[in-house]
Amino acid sequence: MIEFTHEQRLAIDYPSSMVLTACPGSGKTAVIVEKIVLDLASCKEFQGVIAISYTNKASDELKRRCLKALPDSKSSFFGTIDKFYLTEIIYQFLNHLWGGVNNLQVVRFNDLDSVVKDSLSVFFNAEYVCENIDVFDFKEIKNLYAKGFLVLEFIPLLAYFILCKSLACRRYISKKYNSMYIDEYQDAGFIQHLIFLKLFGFGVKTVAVGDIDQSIFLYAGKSSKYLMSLLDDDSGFKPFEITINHRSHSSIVNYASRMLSENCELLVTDDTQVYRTTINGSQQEVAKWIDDNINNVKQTFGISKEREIAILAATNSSVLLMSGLVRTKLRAYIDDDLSKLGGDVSLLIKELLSYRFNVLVTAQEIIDGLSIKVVERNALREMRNVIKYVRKADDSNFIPALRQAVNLLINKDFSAQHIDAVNAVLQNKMMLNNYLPVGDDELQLMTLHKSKGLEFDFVFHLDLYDWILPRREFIEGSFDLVFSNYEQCLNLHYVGVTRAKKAVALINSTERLNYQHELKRAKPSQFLSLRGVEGLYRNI
Ligand SMILES: Nc1ncnc2c1ncn2[C@@H]1O[C@H](COP(=O)(O)OP(=O)(O)OP(=O)(O)O)[C@@H](O)[C@H]1O
Repeated sequence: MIEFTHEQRLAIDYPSSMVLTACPGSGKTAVIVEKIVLDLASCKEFQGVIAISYTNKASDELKRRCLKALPDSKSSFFGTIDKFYLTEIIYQFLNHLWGGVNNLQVVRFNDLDSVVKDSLSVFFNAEYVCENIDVFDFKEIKNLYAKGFLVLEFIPLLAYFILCKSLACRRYISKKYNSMYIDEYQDAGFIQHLIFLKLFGFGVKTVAVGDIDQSIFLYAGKSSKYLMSLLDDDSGFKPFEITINHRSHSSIVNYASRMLSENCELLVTDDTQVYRTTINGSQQEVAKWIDDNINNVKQTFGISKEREIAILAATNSSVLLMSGLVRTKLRAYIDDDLSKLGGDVSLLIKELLSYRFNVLVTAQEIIDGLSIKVVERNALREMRNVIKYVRKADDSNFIPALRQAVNLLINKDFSAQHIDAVNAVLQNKMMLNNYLPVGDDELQLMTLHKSKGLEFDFVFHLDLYDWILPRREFIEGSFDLVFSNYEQCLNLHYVGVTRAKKAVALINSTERLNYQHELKRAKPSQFLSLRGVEGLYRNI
């Protein structure tokens, strides 16, 4: 049981719309859970909260923690923003505006033919379209809808359009939900921000939670400027801040803070648990060094399970490389095409894959995650049976079993891309790992991006090389240092360092294999010579 700090208590007890900025490990999840539990106490059975997380994994964790504190989450929505757009707005209300369509499919813009693409190009300028939402009739998107297609890239825009045009939708949301929480607001997109403000405008209590210094998805069109705008004096959102990192050793907190702010005050600490080493050789020798030191790390830091130790790398190709080099048993993760495909069919397939490969996932959890609440007993039994068959089916019947479940649960069909993506997952151990339960004896190897929101006793932070972290741009004929996005890279490094609870090792080497497996001379990352961190680490 956590004893909340004063600053956590203030954030928990505030009853209206607010913005909470939270440093890594400051217990924001604990604060959100406590606030949701309080909100649910005053909800009727048909009401609930909207809780938006950045990933399905984070959402499952939030839901699990809420249900632990209060067994009935009433009619709450837990999920990603994309799932919210689809299940709570588009599938419920687009038919009110444009009439019903059978077998609606989500397609990608790039898979459309070029004439259709041209007619849709204006919708990529979301800011312009939203500013002029009253004059846009979305005719081109409507034509595709009439043929049974939704374009993946325009789902957020379409959700916003519906929210603006459909009184029924606005009534439904404001009657059903008494509050909306959005976590990781520093990575909010433009439309997400508009929808958040819109709900605030029609009286839903809205709570944004984030950390500007952990903004790492600028490349995907996300930006911390929306979080910053909520912090403006006249935003209407009361600001709160939780500042104590309860996760990491104080020397790690000091190192991380000084990375961002050269002169910030330091916590009192009698020990240094940030280590640095430069390995002679390339990633091959780095891998060997990790293998040689695992037992030492376990003993020194009292770690009993390898799963509490992470190896964090800058890119998917570095994860692939290290997975072939480290000899200690490990679990390596890379993104699969289902994540890239998006849409509700992909989301459900991902849940069904977890169900097939992880006995801890239950059929009821999948049913609870559906947007339509089923209460009729025979229908429920039928749903449970098709889901259970996804686990029982032998390999040759697995894809038909998945397809049958998707058909019955959300009345949708697979596309060829879904089948390709599932086959790729089944054939690629690292993609499949996203769905398998983790063994206690496995080190965790993943990208820094993927480590967001996770915590480990010990972190090996790799790829601290010039050119890689921070990423640099090659300019023909010039030796000037030009960084692609210095701040985002620094945030990524910050996320990596702050995943560690007990200690972190920052590693570089004198050579490196690049993504084409060519051996290059390697210089240390510019982040290793930040002035603020001098004296805050130990060389080993
Ligand atoms: N008041 C507190 N006292 C002691 N421990 C706390 C307190 N609040 C939170 N913690 C612990 O600190 C750790 C981090 O909390 P939590 O996972 O909620 O952090 P977070 O802010 O969501 O982290 P991040 O943003 O870095 O992912 C957890 O182990 C949690 O139990």
